[in-house]
Formats: sequence, structure tokens, C-alpha cells
Amino acid sequence: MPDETNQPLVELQQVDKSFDGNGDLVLEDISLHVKKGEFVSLLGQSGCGKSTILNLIGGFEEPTAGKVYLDGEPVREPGRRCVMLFQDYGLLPWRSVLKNVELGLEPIGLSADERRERAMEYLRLVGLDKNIRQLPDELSGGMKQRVAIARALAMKPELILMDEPFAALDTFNRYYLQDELLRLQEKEGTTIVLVTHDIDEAVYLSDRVFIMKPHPGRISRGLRIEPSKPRDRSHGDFQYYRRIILEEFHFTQPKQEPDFQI
Ligand SMILES: Nc1ncnc2c1ncn2[C@@H]1O[C@H](COP(=O)(O)OP(=O)(O)OP(=O)(O)O)[C@@H](O)[C@H]1O
Repeated sequence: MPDETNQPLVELQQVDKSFDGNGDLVLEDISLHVKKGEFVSLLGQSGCGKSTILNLIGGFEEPTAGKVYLDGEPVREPGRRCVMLFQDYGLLPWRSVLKNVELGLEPIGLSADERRERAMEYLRLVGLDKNIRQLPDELSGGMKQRVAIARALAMKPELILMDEPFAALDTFNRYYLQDELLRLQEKEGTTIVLVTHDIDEAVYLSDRVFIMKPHPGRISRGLRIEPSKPRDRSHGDFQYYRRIILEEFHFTQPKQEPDFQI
């Protein structure tokens, strides 16, 4: 549940971003905030700057103008309070499932026993405690992403930045992992910013969706998704929000009589 009282965990104030010297903006005037415990999605077509926003929040890029804050402090570099989760899982192929999860814990000064215990706890949570000795290549895509989620959560970050983490998975695995992610987020109270171009995914998971437009990348609308979670994908409420988003992208057509019959 989002914390409605405290200051935002993430805040972008009037952020512009260009990568080249000639001032062509990739992002223009991005202002948004994310509360602690909130699940927020950035939704938009390829190239509109979604990943760039994640990189700015994570401290991997600097804004050309404007400010990015994490818990009230300007973001200057990547830190341990925030982890990134990618579509391609980011697992080391030569390390076992257990060792991949332990990897994220190596820099934080836990003993070997503590690392193992913490890694096992999170592998149990994602249902992979029987697979700890397997190598990533021996796992399905869904299992690999569960290892990556366990590794991210085991680091106990306040913020997880997810860049299309389920895009490579089939529909069943995607639905399954989306439910699992919501369950784990509720349990851990983690704040999540998700980048996606999947409208259903954004509506199913998010407390708020920021709809983006390209050239330059900007937020055209912030939409609060009111129904409580878990949501029913076939419910009218779900279709209501889908429709608002489709209209924002101009994907809906007025009803026309067909010119010909087949
Ligand atoms: N490091 C970089 N150097 C130069 N241009 C970049 C860099 N990173 C991103 N861009 C450009 O910024 C624009 C936005 O890219 P970004 O990856 O943020 O978009 P996106 O919405 O996440 O796209 P996708 O959904 O395809 O991942 C693109 O035109 C891209 O080419």
C-alpha cells in the first residue's frame, strides 16, 4: 500500500535530457513523484524515453536540466537503495541459482552463512528453493526471471526499477509472475517503477500509470488506477482503464460501416 503521509521516495522536477551537444531533447519537462510503497508504471511506445527515466532515477544518467531526488536527496550516482531488473534477467550463466542470488549480497558485508540464509529465504518465496544448484541455462525464462526477482528482493532495496521484466515471457508465465510480484511487493513494502509498453500489464499492476508521448519524450497523462488488487482482468473496470489508455494513444476508432461484405 502506498504511504500517503511521507515525502515521495522518488521525485523528478522539470527534467530535460539530451544525449548530444546540440540540444535535441529525448525527455522534456518530466515532473513526477512516486510515494513509498507505490507501484507506478511508465507506459509508452518504443523510443519515448521510458528507460532513460529509469536510468535517471537509478543514477546511471544525469539530467540535462531539472532535478531527480531519492527520498529528498539529489541522485548523483547508483546506490544500494535501488536495484534494476531487466528483461534479459542479468544472471551469470556459470553461477548456480543460489550463487546468483548471493551475488547481490556480496557487497553488503554479510557473512557467508548470512548470505546463504538470506538467499534461501527469497528463493523459497519465489518457489525455487528446490532448484538452487541448477545453472541459469537449465531453467525456463519464467524461472530465470524469478531468480532475478529473488536476487533483487534479497538485497532489500527500497526501490526496484523494472525495465520490461516480463516482455520475453509467454502470456501464462507473465500473468503468473505478475501475481507473484504483487504478492511479494505487498509483503516487502517495496516501491516499484515499471517500464512497459504492455497496456494490460500497466493496468493490472499499477497504482498509477504515466502515459508517455515521444519526440521529445513527455508525460501526456497520469492516471490513477482505483480498483483494489488483485484485479480481475475480465472485469468492466479493467476494460474501462484500458479504453482510457487506448484513447490516449488514439488506438480507438469510431465505429464505421464496412465498405464491403465477406
Ligand atoms: N546513451 C544514449 N546515447 C544516445 N542516445 C540515447 C542513449 N540512451 C537512449 N538514447 C536515445 O533516447 C531515446 C529514448 O530511449 P529510451 O531507451 O529511453 O526509450 P524507451 O521508451 O525506453 O524505448 P524502448 O521501449 O524501445 O526501450 C531514443 O531515441 C534513444 O536512441
